[in-house]
Amino acid sequence: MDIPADHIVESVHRAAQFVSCFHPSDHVRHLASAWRREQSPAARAAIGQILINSRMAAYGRRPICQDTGMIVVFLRLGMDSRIRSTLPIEALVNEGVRRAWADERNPLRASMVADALFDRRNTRDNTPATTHVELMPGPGLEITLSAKGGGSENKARFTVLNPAASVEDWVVQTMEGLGAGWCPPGLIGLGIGGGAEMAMLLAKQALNAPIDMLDLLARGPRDRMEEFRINLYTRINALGIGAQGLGGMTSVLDVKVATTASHAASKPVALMPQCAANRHVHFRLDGSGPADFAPPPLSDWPDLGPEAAATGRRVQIDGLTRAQAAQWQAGETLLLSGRILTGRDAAHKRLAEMQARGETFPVDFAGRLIYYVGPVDPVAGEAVGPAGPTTSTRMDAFTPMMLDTGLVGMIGKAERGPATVQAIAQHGAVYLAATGGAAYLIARSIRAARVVAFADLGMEAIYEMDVEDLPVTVAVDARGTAIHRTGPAEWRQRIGLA
Ligand SMILES: O=C(O)C[C@H](O)C(=O)O
Repeated sequence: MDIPADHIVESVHRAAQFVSCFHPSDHVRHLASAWRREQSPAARAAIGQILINSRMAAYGRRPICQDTGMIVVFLRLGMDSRIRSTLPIEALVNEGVRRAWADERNPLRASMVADALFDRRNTRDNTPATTHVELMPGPGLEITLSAKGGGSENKARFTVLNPAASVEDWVVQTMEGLGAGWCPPGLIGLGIGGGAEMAMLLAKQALNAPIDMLDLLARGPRDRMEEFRINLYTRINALGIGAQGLGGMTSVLDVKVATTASHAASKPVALMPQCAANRHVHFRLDGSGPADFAPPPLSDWPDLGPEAAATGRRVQIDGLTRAQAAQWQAGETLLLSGRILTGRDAAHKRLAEMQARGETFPVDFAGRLIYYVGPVDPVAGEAVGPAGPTTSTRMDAFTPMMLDTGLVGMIGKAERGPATVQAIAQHGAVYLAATGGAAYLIARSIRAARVVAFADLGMEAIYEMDVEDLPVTVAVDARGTAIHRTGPAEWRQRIGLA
């Protein structure tokens, strides 16, 4: 059985487009159950936003998350089949990615930079993908495609334990120190065994397995592996990290595990988090044509009712002063209206280089809020495409420089380091958290967006955005109270007492 090259290219295009808009239904089911059970108001509100966002993305056929991901493709080629192509298989996959990213009906965000070490220049078409090929007996080509967000990929961890050491303990300890940059609630994939590279690969593959923790919990474990997964699920959730690290009952929806043999001297363990934007699809090509993907019915998404709508104190941010922002309390929800600036990794790095050369910044940050975001380009009718927050922790090193400009505050996701929290308090500034994984919903609050500096950085340029009722939580207030510290501590204790 021959498989024409274009079947692969077109299937990758369609699959990448499909996963950008549709959460797998097992993910939605587990998320909805977590929302129903959640008793932490902040975490419940965040899960509610992620669920509403998910439904809106499916309905609007727009990306679930502004980080439309790094494409990872696992191909299993039947040894009775032949791929009719003069190009390497990686080139076919990359061409599919290029087509997906250039699709005008739903443009995606180009997030890949080449090379990673020096130039870090955006490739503008999201290539290259990561392609893994295996051979299997029989005919056909099995493909699993996932779009992996950078924030969760950054939290991949690896160790080689002594053979007698407890994997469970290592995973729980690692999760405790992982922070919220991976956008919980999500999944944890574990790869155990092999050498270093095999363990990592297994962990990533494990994330593509169906989510079935609710079924396991309902019927009880049937074997040692199910018992191991339930123990980990229970112990990780008992840490109280909660949605977005705000403190709550669900940090992981499931723990997926893949194992293989290992050397007698070692027990390699790879831990791979999957963020709230869990995106993957599996399909098979048999030479009869490119794969087709049927959108799931909208009835897959629960109706959360008016309870899930963001409420909070309305705040006008034009002309904002630090004295006004100092009135905001950690944990409070605000609905921001007015003009914000944006900037993320590359823009901050460039600003730091300008400062080192004694140059004036192209934008005045005094009295402003900066939003750490790299949005998706808009389609007709949108001011901006999906535009959720990126991980603020990466901007910590630049924060003293930014606070010295007179900046009032920052908007992003996940915790800030202790030195940054201290710097925020010393300046009487604030840090506000938006919900990671609610990018399309957040974009509905953005009425206009224009690039004001560093246009060559693409999605990493500095924009000015007009926002109306942008929902944020005060994550570090002007006194240095940090909810990413207090929230998990409180919920860990509550869960422990339950
Ligand atoms: O790149 C982004 O927009 C987000 C990133 O995936 C992150 O979670 O920090």
